[in-house]
Amino acid sequence: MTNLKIAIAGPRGRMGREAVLLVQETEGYELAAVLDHKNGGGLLSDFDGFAGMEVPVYSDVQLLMQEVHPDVLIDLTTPEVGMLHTKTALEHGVRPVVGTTGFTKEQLQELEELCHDKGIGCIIAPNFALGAVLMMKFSQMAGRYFQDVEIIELHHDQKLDAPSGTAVKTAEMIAEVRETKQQGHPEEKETIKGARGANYDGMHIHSVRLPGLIAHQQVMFGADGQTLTIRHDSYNRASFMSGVKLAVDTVVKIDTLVYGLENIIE
Ligand SMILES: NC(=O)C1=CN([C@@H]2O[C@H](COP(=O)(O)OP(=O)(O)OC[C@H]3O[C@@H](n4cnc5c(N)ncnc54)[C@H](OP(=O)(O)O)[C@@H]3O)[C@@H](O)[C@H]2O)C=CC1
Ligand SMILES: O=C(O)C1=N[C@H](C(=O)O)C[C@H](O)C1
Repeated sequence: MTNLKIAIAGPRGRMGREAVLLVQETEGYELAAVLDHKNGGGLLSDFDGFAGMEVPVYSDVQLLMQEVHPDVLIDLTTPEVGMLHTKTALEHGVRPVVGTTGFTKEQLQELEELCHDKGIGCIIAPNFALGAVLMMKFSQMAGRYFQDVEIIELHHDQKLDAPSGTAVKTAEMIAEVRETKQQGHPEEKETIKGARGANYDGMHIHSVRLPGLIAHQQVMFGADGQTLTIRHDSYNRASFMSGVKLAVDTVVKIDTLVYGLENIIE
């Protein structure tokens, strides 16, 4: 059997480095190229922490797709360029696995249509940690019974997007089953702007950013005389890698866009 040729966008990033290790260590995977906007032309081994990795580095996504034509592109960059990378991959018949967060509903729709036109799969996972996926599913279950919910996501202070992709996905999943309600007192007023967080369909989302944190989320439900708290913690970025592997193994077998690992873990 031939190896699965994989390219990684953002290899020097916090997640990208873990993904490089995953691909290097997985039997049947081959790291065919990496995409690095600052360092096209050399080899991955030129950078700190990648000794012995003689993998070509591209700075141009088009060129990478044309010359390498990998089976899968794993994108772990930023929402601005992640969209361009994902679209370019699909246009070249390359299947994207996207961990990058911050895509809009319209962008997801556009990618879904592109997958349909090309007849190939793409997986966009706001959170690859299987425990986090379960936390979202359990929260959705609870949302059937509790209308009042506050989502508190906590991340390291280098994170660019707020709220996190996980918090947005959690709110979307709860909204699918929860009867819409504007929470809190109808005459509630913020004396400091932002005190009640972001509002999604009447639910509130609070984003905490602190050095020392990695990725954490707590979903709190309240009803008369009781609260229910569902919490997940990622203490390192290796926690995301089994989900990345599941997504890579799955994306080569599907021909549609999948948004969220909860759609493939059953
Ligand atoms: N789905 C999941 O489970 C998870 C998703 N994430 C998401 O993954 C993404 C990356 O996170 P993280 O690794 O922490 O972030 P980092 O900032 O550590 O890494 C991002 C990488 O993208 C690179 N990059 C920036 N701009 C470009 C560009 N124009 N073209 C190509 N590469 C570029 C950066 O390079 P440089 O620094 O040189 O600019 C950097 O190497 C984020 O969107 C984050 O929310 C994170 C953790 C888990
Ligand atoms: O930037 C991060 O670190 C993370 N981003 C993802 C998100 O926005 O939900 C996943 C995880 O929470 C870590």
